[in-house]
Amino acid sequence: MTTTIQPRQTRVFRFLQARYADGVAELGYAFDDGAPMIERVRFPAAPPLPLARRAAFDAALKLLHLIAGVSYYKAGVPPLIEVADGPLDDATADLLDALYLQGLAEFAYRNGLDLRERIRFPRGGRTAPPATTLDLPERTLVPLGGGKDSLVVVEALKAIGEDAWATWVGNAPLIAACAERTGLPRLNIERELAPELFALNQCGAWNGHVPVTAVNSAILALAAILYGFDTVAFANERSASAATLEYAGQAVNHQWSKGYAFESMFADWLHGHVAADLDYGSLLRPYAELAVTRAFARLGTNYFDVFSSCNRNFRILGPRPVDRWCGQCPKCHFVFLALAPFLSKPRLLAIFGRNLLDDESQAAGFDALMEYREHKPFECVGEAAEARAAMHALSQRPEWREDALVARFVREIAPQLDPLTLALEPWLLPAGEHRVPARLVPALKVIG
Ligand SMILES: CC(=O)N[C@H]1[C@@H](OP(=O)(O)OP(=O)(O)OC[C@H]2O[C@@H](n3ccc(=O)[nH]c3=O)[C@H](O)[C@@H]2O)O[C@H](CO)[C@@H](O)[C@@H]1O[C@H](C)C(=O)N[C@@H](C)C(=O)N[C@@H](CCC(=O)O)C(=O)O
Ligand SMILES: Nc1ncnc2c1ncn2[C@@H]1O[C@H](COP(=O)(O)OP(=O)(O)OP(=O)(O)O)[C@@H](O)[C@H]1O
Repeated sequence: MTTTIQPRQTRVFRFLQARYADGVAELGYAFDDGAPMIERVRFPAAPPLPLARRAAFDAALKLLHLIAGVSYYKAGVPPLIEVADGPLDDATADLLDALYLQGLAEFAYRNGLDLRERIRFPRGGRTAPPATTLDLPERTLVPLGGGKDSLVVVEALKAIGEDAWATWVGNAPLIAACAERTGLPRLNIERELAPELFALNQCGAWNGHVPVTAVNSAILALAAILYGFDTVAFANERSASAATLEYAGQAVNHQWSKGYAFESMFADWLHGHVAADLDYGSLLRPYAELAVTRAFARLGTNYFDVFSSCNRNFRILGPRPVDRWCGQCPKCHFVFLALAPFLSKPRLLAIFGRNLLDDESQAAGFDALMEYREHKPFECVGEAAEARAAMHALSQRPEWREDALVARFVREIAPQLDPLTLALEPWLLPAGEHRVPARLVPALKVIG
């Protein structure tokens, strides 16, 4: 394509064709009459597709095409959306409208855009008959993100003897190292963004956060049909459903596609359009972040020297931290704070290589986690009340209470808080709805 296109002045975003052959899915997009941008997803050692699964595969491929388009759509956010295959049935249009609007809410807020009048997928297409059961093999794909959450899921599924495979999208060496450490069979799916997107970024495209968990979910649903798995078990905690902030009457949640609303819509769509026996859900849904860090402290010892939750490790283009934890970002702050009540102090300091809570220069970062003078950061962190409860717990422990930021909490912040809201224990209890399939429910007991 010519790089003379001005992405912010485009009129229409077009979904071109999606194709699959020999283990490679090609997803085509364009602005106006510009040249196609092709994203490629590569499935290693892809088996031939059984005839009985072909319709399911086509439906899952179509959904992946529609969902992965969010990375390209956001570059221009033009007022029109066109789909080459014609209008979508209402359930599909509802899912896509919700995903683009809510999943791009942070992007819109930070760029000062209002997408409510723009995001309208073409609807009114024929509704296909409900998907049937495909007799998919009883086994589970466990997506890994390199961090603690998915490793808790791995260990919980191992404990109940589930036939689980560690899978990940992209080429992050850190995730590959975690996957190897699980001892499970591994499936690494490659994803290659269209290079034109980076060129658009260079010439003034809109840029910002995209609901990447939705993209990974759609890739894994397609993989489940291709390789034969009846379950995809994500590791999205209860806290992910909480909004980062409210703006102009709209909730803005950095983690929207990790939340329960997306999980429910996506899982129902798969049941209705792909296969009645393909289950998608999060095994961590009943748990707050602090319950997950407690579980990781107990179940994750095998991974302490390989895992990292610091998202800077997962950049495609930008620099990555030399030693896994940058120590400066909200994820590093939160994971340090949330693990501290459950690990011995020397162990935690060995993981991070430093004591973030004894460093005055990090005060603003921890304040934001507790929503003290700042709003919660746009990152995958727990609720502010959880962060305050963790800090309060540390302030009660001799080995922590002298550290600079814990002492500052006691001095400056705690006196403004209702002590009744600072208990750690309520955060450790499972609560709320979940969609964990019956076969995996015993794994919940392993987590806590
Ligand atoms: C790793 C990371 O956090 N990347 C975000 C960052 O990207 P950056 O520009 O610093 O570098 P790259 O990651 O190399 O990306 C280069 C550009 O490519 C585009 N892009 C990338 C991946 C993709 O799926 N779609 C894309 O369009 C984009 O234009 C990049 O600039 O900042 C970007 C802008 O704010 C973010 O979009 C990048 O976020 C990645 C998509 C990403 O993988 N982020 C996850 C770590 C993440 O945020 N996970 C959430 C899940 C929330 C959810 O609802 O899904 C979380 O952990 O909370
Ligand atoms: N590259 C990826 N491939 C497949 N799944 C991924 C990838 N990155 C993240 N995920 C999945 O998305 C979900 C949310 O990611 P998240 O970063 O919260 O989890 P995590 O890396 O396991 O833990 P942590 O919160 O410590 O970072 C998890 O189920 C995770 O496994």
